[in-house]
Amino acid sequence: MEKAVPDTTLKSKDKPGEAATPMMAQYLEIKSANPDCLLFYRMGDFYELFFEDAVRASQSLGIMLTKRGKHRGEDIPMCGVPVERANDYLQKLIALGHRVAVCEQLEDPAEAKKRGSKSVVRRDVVRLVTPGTVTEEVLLDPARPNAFAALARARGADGEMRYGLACVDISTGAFTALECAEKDVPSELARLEPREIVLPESLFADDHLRALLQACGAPVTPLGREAGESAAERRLTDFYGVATLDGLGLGSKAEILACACAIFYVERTQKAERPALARPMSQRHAGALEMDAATRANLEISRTLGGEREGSLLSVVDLTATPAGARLLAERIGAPSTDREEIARRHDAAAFFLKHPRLREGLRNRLKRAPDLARALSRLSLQRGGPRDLAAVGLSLLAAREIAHFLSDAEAPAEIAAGLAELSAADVSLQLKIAGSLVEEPPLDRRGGGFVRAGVDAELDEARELRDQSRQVVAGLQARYAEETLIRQLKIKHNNFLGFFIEVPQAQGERLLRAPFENSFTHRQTMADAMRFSTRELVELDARIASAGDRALARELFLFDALAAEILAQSPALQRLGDGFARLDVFSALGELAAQRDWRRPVIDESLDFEIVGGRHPVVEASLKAQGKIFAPNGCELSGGAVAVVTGPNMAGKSTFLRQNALIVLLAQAGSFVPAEKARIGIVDRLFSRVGASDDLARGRSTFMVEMVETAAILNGAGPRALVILDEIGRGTATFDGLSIAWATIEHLHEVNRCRAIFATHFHELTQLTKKLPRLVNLTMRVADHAGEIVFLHEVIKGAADRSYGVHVAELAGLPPSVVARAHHILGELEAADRRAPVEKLIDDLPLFSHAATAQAKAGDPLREALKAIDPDVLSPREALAALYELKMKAGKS
Ligand SMILES: Nc1ncnc2c1ncn2[C@@H]1O[C@H](COP(=O)(O)OP(=O)(O)OP(=O)(O)O)[C@@H](O)[C@H]1O
Repeated sequence: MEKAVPDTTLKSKDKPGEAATPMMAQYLEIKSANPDCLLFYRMGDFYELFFEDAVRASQSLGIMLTKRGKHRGEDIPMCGVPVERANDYLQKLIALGHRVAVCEQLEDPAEAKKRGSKSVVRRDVVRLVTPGTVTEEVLLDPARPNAFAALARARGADGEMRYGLACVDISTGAFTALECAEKDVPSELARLEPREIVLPESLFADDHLRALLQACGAPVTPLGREAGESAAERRLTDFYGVATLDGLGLGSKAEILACACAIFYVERTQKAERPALARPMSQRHAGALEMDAATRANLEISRTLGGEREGSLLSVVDLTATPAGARLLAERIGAPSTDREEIARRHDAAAFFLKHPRLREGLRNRLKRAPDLARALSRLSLQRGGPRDLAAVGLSLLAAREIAHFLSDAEAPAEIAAGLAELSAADVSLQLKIAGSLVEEPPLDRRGGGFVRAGVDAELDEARELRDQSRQVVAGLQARYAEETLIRQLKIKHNNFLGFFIEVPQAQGERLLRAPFENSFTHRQTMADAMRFSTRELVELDARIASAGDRALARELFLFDALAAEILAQSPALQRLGDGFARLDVFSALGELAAQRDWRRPVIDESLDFEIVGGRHPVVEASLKAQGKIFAPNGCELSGGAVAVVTGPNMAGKSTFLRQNALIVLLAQAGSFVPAEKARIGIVDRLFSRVGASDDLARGRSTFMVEMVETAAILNGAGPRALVILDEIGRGTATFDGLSIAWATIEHLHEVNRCRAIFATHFHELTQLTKKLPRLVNLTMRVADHAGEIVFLHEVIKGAADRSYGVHVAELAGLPPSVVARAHHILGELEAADRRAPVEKLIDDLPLFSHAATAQAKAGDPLREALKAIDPDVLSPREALAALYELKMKAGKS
């Protein structure tokens, strides 16, 4: 990402301050405390960057690199960004994975001067801006959480190493924690999709772990020793102001360490400000369907394999009306429930909104007008909020009341009633106060003032009146001076340097330097075509206006803080209100989805069945529809742990069929209706989805080795409640290797895992396995052959494909006719040879995958076990001899 840059970093022998100007000494000291960040060093209206930071930032931002003074005899590279536009630049830098330390001036330059003419303005870093901790609206994607994850490691009660994973979204205050084994860390991270991962230095030093984390795609940052274990508990109790950790409900040491590490990072990045973080919620018993990182990627849930949101499952099923609703829906689809009752309650809620279109529409229209409460609250708690955030709270309270009233007569099911109860608790007096205090359309930034309504505060009104009256006086003065001097073009203007001044064209200006004007008009500046003057009256007026303006602004900022404090005192209730909005949004959006697309309510039970009638792939269907084409629905029956082997030509729709069944499970258990005429699903607790290596290779993502590692994870991990989708596993190697692996995999799924599975393959030989495996079914894609013209009907039927049509697809793809003809010929020869020595015969000859052998493999070899149990360091010579005899005896038996 970064190009090589000249080595202008601080050398260790560069003691801060050595042979540097006082300002550079200050810079070097602050920079050495923040070596891993680009330092935005405030100088007046600019943030300046120096040395290597300047080189990197100028490259990343495409801004000019200049120089300022010398350090150790060399020019100091410098670039700068205007404070007003800092957010735009920050956005770019964050997107590129940079971290930025924002260093502000902490006093007025005039104050510094009082300490002596050489003193430097006091400065310090007030905040670190990093990808996982931003809160500003322009830096955030409204529909996605913006979280960072903190990882820690501790030995569990059973002596095994366990990992704690804490996830904090400062922009909404959400905080969750969980404990897992190392092997599950990547899948949990894939679910959480953090923008950044932090961990103690000791873990960062573990090469294996670091590689595992870096594969997740988010930047990984080690934290200093202070983030370590020693102060973990105190850090948490201090942050939440509680005496002990008991009330926080964090179960394990690993979770506690991870949460403490997260708090450390929050404090480190936010400095003096304290965000309103919810208490960490342990997800131990959350009961979510497990999916590993490869499955998530493969099912293209939140992003396509190419990394785009467009074309992902979420992009076609997200009809939510608010950003908070979009975030909650993404969370639910990313972690569907395995609790039958909870799923049923969610379906009840979606069904209610499907049945009542008027209520659904009315609610959605009102939600669309409600602002993003969680993010506004978070900015206010970090002192980063503006007048619009105050207004957002007021509008949210108003919307809550309106919605509660609108739905008050409806006989809503439990989940909706719970959301409504949160909304009806909205504080009317706070809402009225906010609405009464702010102007109709308040500005984004509070620093310019102008957001408090007239009539709210007598002191503010008075200061404003003085300021505004004086402005009228300025207008009067301008008219008078113009008349007195007979200069029609005379104007009174204002800038930060001169304050108010009189400007006249150059030619006329000369006159003001002479009698009778030279005593009353004082010359200030000569420009290319104008001259500037002031008068005593104007200077006095300037001071009066400035002080009235300052007083008005100070008073407004005071009122802002008072209102913000009043709001923050209610933040737990307001956060619940935000949750209520998000839940109602998700339910009504799911109702809308079911209505728009004719989706049906699935039946979820405790069986091991799987029965889909007329199922569709939501994304492929949507894209076909956009082209005016129709999706051919397909059913799927895997009840009682059946394994379906799907054969059929390329491009006939196998992959689509496989994935649509996985997506239907995912949607159903997330609480949505599904794209099918009918669906009955015995709860799935783990979902696996894999594509053979060569498909992925095209995208440069995978190798055969990765495919095998992933297949191993499935065969070792899938229990009876799992659903396994395997798309052409084994095709990334030589035919016989691939066939053998595919064959053994199917047998293992059927005999050992005994889970529901769909296996698409090009190895037609495998369809013969039904002879031996009773729960195996063969499915194929129907192909119509109209007088030599082959048409793929995309219809899944029982049976095996009689041929693969690969050569036909090659012809469609435009291979030269001579190559196609030659391929037909070779195919004929090969098929004839195969008839002489068919692989199918092997199916009859080879014994079935032995369950007993698996059991033995799992139990291990007794000789090896006995050997492992011996500790030679503690054996006497006699005991050693006895052990040797025993081993010999065991060897004789096995
Ligand atoms: N049920 C369906 N109804 C209509 N069109 C479909 C259906 N399923 C798939 N298609 C169309 O066929 C195209 C190919 O589908 P898919 O990628 O699933 O085929 P495949 O058999 O897995 O091919 P390959 O073996 O080459 O990967 C899709 O992009 C889609 O346009």
